[in-house]
Amino acid sequence: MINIGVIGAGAMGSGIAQVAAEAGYGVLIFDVDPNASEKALGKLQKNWQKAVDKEKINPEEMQKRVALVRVASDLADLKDFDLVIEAVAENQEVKKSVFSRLDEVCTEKTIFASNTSSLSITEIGSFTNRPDKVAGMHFFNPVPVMKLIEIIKGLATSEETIDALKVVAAKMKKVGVVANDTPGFIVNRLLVPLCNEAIKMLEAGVASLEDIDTAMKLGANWPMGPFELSDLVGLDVHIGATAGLERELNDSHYACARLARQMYRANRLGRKTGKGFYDYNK
Ligand SMILES: NC(=O)c1ccc[n+]([C@@H]2O[C@H](COP(=O)([O-])OP(=O)(O)OC[C@H]3O[C@@H](n4cnc5c(N)ncnc54)[C@H](O)[C@@H]3O)[C@@H](O)[C@H]2O)c1
Repeated sequence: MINIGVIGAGAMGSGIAQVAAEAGYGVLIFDVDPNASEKALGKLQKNWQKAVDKEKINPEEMQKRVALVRVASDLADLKDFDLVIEAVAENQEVKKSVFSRLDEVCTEKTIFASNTSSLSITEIGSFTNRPDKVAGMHFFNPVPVMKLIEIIKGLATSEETIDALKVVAAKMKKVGVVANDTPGFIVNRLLVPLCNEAIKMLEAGVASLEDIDTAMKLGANWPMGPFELSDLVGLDVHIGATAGLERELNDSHYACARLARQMYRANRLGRKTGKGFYDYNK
């Protein structure tokens, strides 16, 4: 595998493009918004310049990386690519339009991966005529820092596709874990209910939020407590994630804590609105 297309140049797409170039792949970025692609290129150069300034890489290595990344003006530019990783908005209709067009323009060999956090990989595969070559590649934010990639196997995904993505993950110096196409995959299936349970414990008066956070940091070695994490992720995302688990697993045990819905109504979403469980305006 020598080249990777990245669709969507936002928070995740730009990070994926960065680690792909650092692994030595030729990278083509496509975004419906050309400004987003240019912004992503600028961000990559800035990150690599910082690495040069800190003497982590030499200027030649930076130039090599910069030369590997280009911007595509049309999805058809990805025709002969080995792998295309999609990181557009978390909306199945948008993903459907991207994958059906990719399926038309790409040669048979191209593998498609989606960075979706919650949508069905099996369904994404059904938007194409190559469901065996469609899988999930779930990166974590910020991509250059986080070591994990969840590789998601849809109902029709072949072992060859999973094996090829494991190789890509390793070349990106990440650790790939494989999960079947199930709600929340591995990390969010565990983390979302844990944070939800912490909110329910607060509602029930078990302990203060500060003490629950401290307990998980010092007792379970979490780098941040469940309330700090919920504020970072955002209560809007938490509500969507619990609703997805409840619906797909058909189990009311996953239902969102009432307090989280109340906070959403008050626009206390966490860091993004300045106030969540903690106040960030102080
Ligand atoms: N942000 C996270 O923490 C995170 C973590 C893991 C996975 N994800 C998933 O990654 C994906 C992208 O998330 P993000 O946070 O980078 O979003 P973002 O909003 O930062 O970026 C999305 C980009 O996609 C572009 N786009 C929209 N429709 C497009 C189309 N039809 N063709 C090409 N480009 C299009 C937008 O212009 C935008 O630049 C989502 O599926 C999300 O669930 C996000």
